[in-house]
Parts: sequence; C-alpha cells; structure tokens
Amino acid sequence: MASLLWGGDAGAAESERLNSHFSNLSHPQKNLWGIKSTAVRNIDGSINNINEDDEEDVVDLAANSLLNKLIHQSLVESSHRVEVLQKDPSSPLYSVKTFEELRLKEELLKGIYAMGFNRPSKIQEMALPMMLAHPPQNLIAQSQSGTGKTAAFVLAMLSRVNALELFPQCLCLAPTYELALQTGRVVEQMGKFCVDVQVMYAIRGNRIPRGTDITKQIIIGTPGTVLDWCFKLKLIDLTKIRVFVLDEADVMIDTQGFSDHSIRIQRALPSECQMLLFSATFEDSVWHFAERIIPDPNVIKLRKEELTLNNIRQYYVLCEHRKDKYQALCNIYGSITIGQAIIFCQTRRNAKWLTVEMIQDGHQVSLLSGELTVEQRASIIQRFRDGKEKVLITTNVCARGIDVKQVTIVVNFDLPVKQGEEPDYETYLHRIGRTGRFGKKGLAFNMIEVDELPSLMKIQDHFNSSIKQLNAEDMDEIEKIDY
Ligand SMILES: Nc1ncnc2c1ncn2[C@@H]1O[C@H](COP(=O)(O)OP(=O)(O)OP(=O)(O)O)[C@@H](O)[C@H]1O
Repeated sequence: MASLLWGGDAGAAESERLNSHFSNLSHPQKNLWGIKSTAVRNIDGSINNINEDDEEDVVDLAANSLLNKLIHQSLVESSHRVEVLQKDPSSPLYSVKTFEELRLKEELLKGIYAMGFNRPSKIQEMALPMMLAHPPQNLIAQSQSGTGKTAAFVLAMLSRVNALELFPQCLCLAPTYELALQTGRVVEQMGKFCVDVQVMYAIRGNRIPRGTDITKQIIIGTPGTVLDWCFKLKLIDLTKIRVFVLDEADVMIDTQGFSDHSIRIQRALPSECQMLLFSATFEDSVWHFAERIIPDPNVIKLRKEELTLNNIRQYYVLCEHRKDKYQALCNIYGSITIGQAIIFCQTRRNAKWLTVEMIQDGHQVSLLSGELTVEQRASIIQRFRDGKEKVLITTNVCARGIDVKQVTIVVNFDLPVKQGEEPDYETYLHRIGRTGRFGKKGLAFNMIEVDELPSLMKIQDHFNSSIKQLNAEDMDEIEKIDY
C-alpha cells in the first residue's frame, strides 16, 4: 500500500487554519510557566506576542476530535445496545460476531488481524453487514469517539475498491487535514496487504496540476479542496465514485462553508454510489444535515455512557484568595493519599501559576492547556495515564472526552462558570462525573471564594447532590475522609 503524502506550501486561505493548529508551538519568553506574554511562531516564521493567559481555553471541536483519535489506542466499550433504524424494515437485519463472516478479501482480513482486531466492535457488528451488503446501502452512524467508526468505513472503502482500476473510486471528507491524515493512516494500516490500492490526500497544499490523471483509488480530503479538485481542476470524476464517506459530521457542520461544499460534492455523485455519514454526537443540526446529504439511509446509533455524580463525594472549601486555595489544596494533598489527581483551572494564567507553585513545592505535575499542539496534549495525557506524573493541571481544554480511569480525585481550583457567572453545569459534570458502569468511587474538591458560593449552591441544587463544606485547616477532618 503506498500513499502520496502532502507536501508543499500551504495556500493563503488554509494558512490561517494551519496557524491555528501549529501556532501552538509556543515559546514562553522567561520561564516555562509563569509569564504573561507568550511568543507564538506563525507558519511563515514570524513571531506574534500575545497576551492570552487570562482567557479561557476555547474547546475546538476539530482539535478535540484529533486528540481523541490520538489518545484512543483501543476500543471504547459501551454497555448500551446499538439502535438500528432500517430504511427497509422488511429486509433481514443481521449482525456479525466475527470478521470471517463478512467474507472479506484475504488480504483485507490479514490487514485487520495485523492491526490486532480480533472481532468487530459493537457498532461494527451491526454496521459492517449493512456497509458491505449488495446492493450497497447508505448509512448514518452515530457513536462516541473510539467505538470503531473509522475502522468500519475504512474497511468498507477497501473492500469496494477495485485495485486494477486506476482512478478515484472512494472519496472520504474530513473536517481538517490532520483528521484526513489520521484516516489515511488507518487506510494504510488496514490496507497493508492490498498492495495495489493507493490513497491520496486532497488537502490544501497538495497542489496537483489541472487535468492530471489521478490513478489512486482512495481520496481523503477536506471539503474545500475536494470541491476544487472536482470542479475547478477536474482531477476527480465524481461520477465514478462508488463510496462516499462523510466523517465527523458534527465537526463538519461547525466549520463555515463545509456543509455547503459537502452537499455540492454529494449532488454530483451517481445514484448508485454508497453514501456513509459518521458523527460522534447527534444534535438536531447534525441530524438535519445528515438527512439532507444521505438519501434513504439506514441509521445506527450507540448511546454514550451517561455520566453520574452518584459515586462521587463532593466537598467545597471556602477560601479567601488564590494563595488560600493553594494552601487548602496542599493540606488536602498532605493528608490523604492521593493516587492521581486532575486539577481544573478556569484560565491559563491560573493553571500556569498553580503549576509553578506545585513544582516549586516538589510535586510531580504536568500542565495541559490550549496553547499546546494536539500532539503535545496527547503525549502529556499519555504520560499521565502511564503514571509518570501524579497531578495533571488543566483548563477546560481537557474537561471532556479525556478519560483517565485511575484518577479518583478531581479538584476544581476554579468553579466552571459561563459568561455572566452562571455555573456551567455540563462542564462540572464532565469534569468530575464518571460513567455509572465503571462506577468507581471518586472525590471532588471545589476550592471556592465567598462570591462563588451562590454558584456552588446552584450546582448542588441542579444535580440534587450534596456538596459538603470541608475545613481544610482541620487535618483530622480531612484524614477522616473515607477514600
Ligand atoms: N474491532 C476492533 N477491535 C479492536 N480494536 C479496534 C476495533 N475497531 C477499532 N479498533 C481500535 O479502537 C480505536 C478506536 O477506533 P476508531 O478510530 O475506528 O473509532 P472511532 O469511533 O472512529 O473514533 P474516532 O472518531 O475518535 O477515531 C482505534 O485504536 C482502533 O484501532
């Protein structure tokens, strides 16, 4: 399996996007953490000084998706049943328990086993028979990150490709070029033994002269560039596409212009082309988009594990100021044996300050904030998972989707609030909640100043769960916490 990789300069429009992902190569000017001004290198090499420490980290959907991909090295299990809605309810619905049952090409089966997959994941059990059926069926599938969607559609693309025909046959749209590359890697891994199948990336910067005869069978790209390749440069003949995949639909609709681009591409596909859409979440907006773009779909959904506060004992400590919060944290830290803890701060400035304080006091701490590249974030999370650091200090950039099972203590160094000081209930739940299924006990400490007390009380009422006050100077009381 070979691939033509992206090389060359980024175009002007895309360089903004590239900037947003790579500009995170930040170079603090004085020391590692405690500074105001951060020098950020742009893609063109110029340096910007920015002052963003007081800002909250914005959760970027595409970056989060990429992070999830990087940190999921195995399947995320679910205790829910897969819900299936068939376009033709009278046709038999079957699921498979083994990959052999799918009657795949030998070299594809070898590729799957070489990736260490023994049997289909929950969503794959239902989705693969539909995706590989003859005649091809369209599918909309929703399940959380890490449940095996990418592997499923890659398998569908590889199984439908005719390696002897040297033109684009499968087209996959992804919201960013990094996500496109990740999918491409899965194609390369799974297609390792399909030696004549090749993948090519339609992403800005990969400049192919007009009228070039593309011989690769699988094209993965971002909607804008794919649109150009199809209509302006005439590189892809959409009438010959057999499988069209729209991945990360929720991120796609969040990016301006991408839904329209995708729809324009889809409209030019032949009616017999198989159309597949995947999304990790399924709000109404995603659903409307999915219905517009996928004709006569089968629908598969796998519900996410619900987060609950039931197994979490929650405390709050009333503090006067930041230093006081830190002292309280130290007292707690010194009194109970903490395995691993995550501490959430609302701004980068607070997170940096706390990191410096803790390092100076000799703790093994790492800092995860939005100014790091996604790759750097993934590596910090991995180190933390491996137990190399005991404490992870972070901003909201890490509030969702990052599941470190061995963490049993979460500290809200700052309460999550929305603009206008309204508590951010959802973020609170994501920070400290656990899935009922894993049900491990946990402890949560909220360090609050007096003016935050009303917000805390609202949180308590909202979840109908008690948050007890703790006197952080009373070591005996802290030691009594059963943990
Ligand atoms: N049948 C399987 N058996 C074992 N591992 C699997 C199987 N299918 C996928 N995986 C692995 O599980 C992880 C998540 O799979 P995959 O990336 O396909 O999920 P996803 O739902 O597309 O999530 P994301 O959108 O975050 O990539 C990957 O490391 C993948 O290699």
